[in-house]
Amino acid sequence: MESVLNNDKANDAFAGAECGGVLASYSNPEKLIIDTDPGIDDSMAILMAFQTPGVEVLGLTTIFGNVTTADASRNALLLCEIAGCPNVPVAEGSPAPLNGEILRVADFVHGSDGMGNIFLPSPKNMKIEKNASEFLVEKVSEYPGEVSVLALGPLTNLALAIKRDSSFASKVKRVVVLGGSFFAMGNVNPAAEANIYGDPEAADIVLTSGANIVVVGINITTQVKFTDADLLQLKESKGKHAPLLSEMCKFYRDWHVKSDGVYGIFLHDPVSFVALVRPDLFTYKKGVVRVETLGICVGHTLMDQGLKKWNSSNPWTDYSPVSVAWTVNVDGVLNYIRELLMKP
Ligand SMILES: O=c1[nH]cnc2c1ncn2[C@@H]1O[C@H](CO)[C@@H](O)[C@H]1O
Repeated sequence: MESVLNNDKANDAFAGAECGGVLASYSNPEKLIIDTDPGIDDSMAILMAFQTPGVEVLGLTTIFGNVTTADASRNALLLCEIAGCPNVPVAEGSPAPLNGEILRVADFVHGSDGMGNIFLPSPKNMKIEKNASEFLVEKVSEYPGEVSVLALGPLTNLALAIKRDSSFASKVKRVVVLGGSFFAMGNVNPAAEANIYGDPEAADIVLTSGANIVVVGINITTQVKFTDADLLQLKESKGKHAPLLSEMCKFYRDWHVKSDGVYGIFLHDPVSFVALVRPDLFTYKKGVVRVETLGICVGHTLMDQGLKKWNSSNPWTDYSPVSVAWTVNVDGVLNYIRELLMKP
C-alpha cells in the first residue's frame, strides 16, 4: 500500500499547514472524517490529523465509548477549536449501541471528562443538526470514492450509515478501524477489545459490509508506546499542543501503570491515524473477519486467514475480506508521531 503523501510531498509533511492540514501544494488532499469518542489517545490522533498537510478533515462524528456520546461531541468541538479549526463540523452520533444497551463507558481510562480530568471550559461552537450517520452518508455521496473514515470508537455510526444507504460501503474510499485484537488478548477481558466490545453487532455489520477496510488491532497498537521518557520529551518540546497533551496524558499514563504495568502509554489512536497516512509502515493480511455477538466471548474478532479449504461453509464463507494490520514498523511509526506532536 502506498503512502497518501507521495515522497517529495512527504518530505514537506511537517512544513506547516492551513486549517485541516491542507496546503495549496496538495492538489488532491485526503478527505477524512474521524469517527471518535475522545478520549485522550483520540485527542492526540485528532490533533495530529489537523496538523498533517495533505489531510483535509471534513468533519468529526461522535460516539460513546471512552465517554458518553454527548461528552464526545463536547470534546470534539473543543478539539476543533484548540486546533484552530472551529468551523469543522461535528455531527453527533448514536447515544447507544445497536442493541440499545451501553455495556461500559471507560471513564476509568480517560477521566470523567474524557480528557484526563483537566476540565476545560465549554466549547463556543455547537454540533451541527445532522446526526453522524446522515453526515457520513452525505459526505461519501458528495465525493464518491474520495472520503476516508478513521474509526476510533465503537462502530455504531458506520453501521447506521451502511443501513441508511446500501451504497455507502462502495462509495467510501477506505475505512481504517482501530479495533479488535487478532490472535491476541483483548483489553476489556481476555476475549474482547474495547471498541468492538462497545457494539459487537455494529462491528460485524461494518467488517462484513464489503467496504475497503483496514483494521488495526491492539495486537499492533500496543507495540507502539510513549514511555515516561517520551512523555517528558513531549512535555519539554515546543510542540504546538504539547502542554495540553502532556497534561491530559497524566491520567492515561497512571491507568497504564495500574492496568498493564506499563510506565508510559499505548498510542492506539495515533497509530491508527498513521496507518491511514503512512500505510507503508505496516504489513497486512487479507481475510474475512467476523465478530462474536453472544456469550462469554462477545466482542471477539476472529479472522479466517484463508490457510485452509474448509470442507463445508461456515459463518466466514462468502464475505468480503478486509486488510488486517499484521506487522508494524515500530520505530517508523514512533518517529512519525514524535515529529508531528513535537512540531512547533
Ligand atoms: O483497558 C482498557 N479498557 C477500556 N478501554 C481502553 C483500555 N485501554 C485503552 N482503552 C481505549 O480503548 C481503545 C483501544 O481499545 C482506545 O481508544 C483506548 O483509549
